[in-house]
Amino acid sequence: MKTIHVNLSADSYNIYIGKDILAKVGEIVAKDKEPCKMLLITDENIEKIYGDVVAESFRQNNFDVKLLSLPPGEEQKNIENALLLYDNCFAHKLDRKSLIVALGGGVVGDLSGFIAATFMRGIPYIQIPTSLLAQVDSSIGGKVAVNHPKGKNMIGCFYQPKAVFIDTNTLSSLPSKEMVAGIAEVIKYGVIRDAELFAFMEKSMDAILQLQDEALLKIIATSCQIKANVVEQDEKEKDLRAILNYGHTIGHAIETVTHYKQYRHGEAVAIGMLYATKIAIELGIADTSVFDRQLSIMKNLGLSIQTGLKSEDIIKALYTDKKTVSGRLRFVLPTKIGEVIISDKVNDEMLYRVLDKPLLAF
Ligand SMILES: O=C(O)C(=O)C[C@@H](O)[C@H](O)[C@H](O)COP(=O)(O)O
Repeated sequence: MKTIHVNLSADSYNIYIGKDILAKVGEIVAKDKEPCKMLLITDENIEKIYGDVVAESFRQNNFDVKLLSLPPGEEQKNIENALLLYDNCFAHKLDRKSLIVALGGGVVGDLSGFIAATFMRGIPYIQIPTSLLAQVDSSIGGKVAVNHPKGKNMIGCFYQPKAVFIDTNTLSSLPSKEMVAGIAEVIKYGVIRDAELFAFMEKSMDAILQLQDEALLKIIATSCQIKANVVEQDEKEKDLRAILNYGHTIGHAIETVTHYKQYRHGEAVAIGMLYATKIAIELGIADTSVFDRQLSIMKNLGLSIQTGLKSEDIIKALYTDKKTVSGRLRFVLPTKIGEVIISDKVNDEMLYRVLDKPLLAF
């Protein structure tokens, strides 16, 4: 098992990555935590496959587990489900020493973390991400939230988990479209910080899609390490952390305009990365190879890269982005593979120019 430490003073924690971890989680947690009441939150699909093994692993270590599952899907990450989960915290008599465990993808992780952050002003929680996207991104760094009809993740806070357990075996039950959506976030890490990771993706995609152990460990551990480094330097997104939002400015707008129903998060981010690169090319800070290399991986993955959405609707939604300051949009733009800048030089006229053209027509 590989361990990556996220160093955040009193809020530090470990990310454990390996195979066959799920059945051992209870035992590992019990080394540092007295048995207590615990709410295990998952979704209906994940419950069927991994609910029992995880619940049992905690029960065998004397945790008093209540398991609760929600329907799957991004549209479930809402305030109504947060209220339902609070009701369950009361019903199971959780107190400040109790534990919330999130078992599932990004929706379960973000929502459960939000409940943990706010119930009784904060109780401990653990992330057990089962999708690639949650393993490389959303389970780490403590961004917890629910969506609002006006914008993605608009109601939330920063609240770090006590530990993250990544069992790469769970990827074998992940639908291929979810796997591909998760790979989009790994492409993101390559573009923002690691040209070598990006080159590895270009040459090893077959091994990744075949879930070969070495390739999976490489992309997951490298992504987690990059994220840990960035979060350690800027936990609350005062500046540097915004680079993790590459592709998300337009990605989130696409998700908002389509009411979180049409695109997986990673699919929207992939489109957002290509548009951000087009903007960088318009501004003269990147050359076309930066676009072509990303496009080539995305085509290889079968990612759909056209939206058919109105530029006007996307641009309107962009203004609720959390990086916007005093009404000025801030975009994360690549200068080359492995390096990005944050720019406030992108205006509506340029956005129309870029968004009005289908991505493949460039
Ligand atoms: O951890 C971060 O910081 C990120 O921006 C990572 C993103 O990939 C992730 O989707 C995040 O939840 C988006 O954050 P938001 O603040 O733009 O809602």
